[in-house]
Amino acid sequence: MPFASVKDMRREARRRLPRAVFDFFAGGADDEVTLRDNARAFQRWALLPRILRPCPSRHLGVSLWKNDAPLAMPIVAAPTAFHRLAHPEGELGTARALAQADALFIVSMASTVALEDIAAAAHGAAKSGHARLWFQLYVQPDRAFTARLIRRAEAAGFEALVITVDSPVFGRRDRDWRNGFFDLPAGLSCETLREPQGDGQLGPPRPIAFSAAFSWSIVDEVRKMTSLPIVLKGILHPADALLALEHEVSAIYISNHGGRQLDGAPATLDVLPAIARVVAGRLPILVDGGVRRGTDVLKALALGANAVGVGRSLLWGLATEGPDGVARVLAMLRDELDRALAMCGCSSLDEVSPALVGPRREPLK
Ligand SMILES: Cc1cc2nc3c(=O)[nH]c(=O)nc-3n(C[C@H](O)[C@H](O)[C@H](O)COP(=O)(O)O)c2cc1C
Ligand SMILES: CC(C)CC(=O)C(=O)O
Repeated sequence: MPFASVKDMRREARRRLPRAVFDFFAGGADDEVTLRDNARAFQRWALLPRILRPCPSRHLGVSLWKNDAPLAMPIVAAPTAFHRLAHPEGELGTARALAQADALFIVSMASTVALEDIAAAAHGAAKSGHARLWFQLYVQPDRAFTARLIRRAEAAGFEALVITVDSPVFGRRDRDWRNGFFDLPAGLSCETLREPQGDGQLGPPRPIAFSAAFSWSIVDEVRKMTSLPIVLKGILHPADALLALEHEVSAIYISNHGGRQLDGAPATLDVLPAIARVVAGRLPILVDGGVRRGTDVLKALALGANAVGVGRSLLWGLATEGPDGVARVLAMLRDELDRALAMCGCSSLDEVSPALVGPRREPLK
């Protein structure tokens, strides 16, 4: 059956993946209220198209920072763990597909392929020879280990660090409890978390530690470890966006971890306008959660995002067709965004503004 949409890819991924793996990818915390609300929030907004505005071709490129090479499109791969659960090529396949599309890959620290191998695959596949890669980090209580990870990411050509700050403890996911899914199956592990031992051989992967003891000082600490731009992922409150500004981060990443951490947290699209208001263009804003269509991307851009992260949608592509599936999902979303821009009379993302959206009275069923 041909795939018309991300929804079709999800259906096929569900058919192919073992139940526990599908549930790990698809699931959220507790009652999954936030998980569902992320996607529903897009239906609470309507697009308000403008007519007869010439836009024979649309420019989807976006620059997040001054003097930074633009991204080919405002759709980026949110960091997601364990790609080899979805497909044997794992993050290598994802990296190649994203690099070929000139799309940014935010690589999870919990990757099932080592970050150096991911970077090599991405740079080898990029048409320019230089892929766009950021590294997602859970700061570890062992700061020396954290610093070594950052140095490896720098050496491999990653261009920014994304510190995930929504996980002082790990969210409790009912589906994983029911399925008894608490660890990677034999043969797979978090390869980035291995380090050379005294004998030069790689040691076992270090477990990821979460810490509820962290404060804003970790941002300042990490800054001393690197000259890479720092992006804070997991911001939901305008007051925290202002604190992020004070701590001189380079971008704000609005996320509730795809509904996998605090159930009952708001849908990301619902907090975006208030955060965009206080940030007032001083920093780029990324947002993720529930993006399944190019029109979702357009709504997020209209409400103040500069780029939009996509998590599960790409995993469904990877599970269904490997790297080709990742490429297919990206192409679908890109094409849908391009069409939506044309139908709204916009020839570039600069023309996308809050005037393009209005509230819808009833969420669609
Ligand atoms: C299977 C899975 C694994 C994830 N792993 C990570 C991770 O390692 N680090 C992180 O910061 N976020 C992680 N996330 C959260 C994503 O970065 C992102 O916030 C979320 O997937 C966005 O929602 P969406 O899946 O609806 O697009 C994960 C999400 C999923 C679904
Ligand atoms: C391995 C986990 C740390 C990955 C994660 O962030 C998640 O499952 O949401």
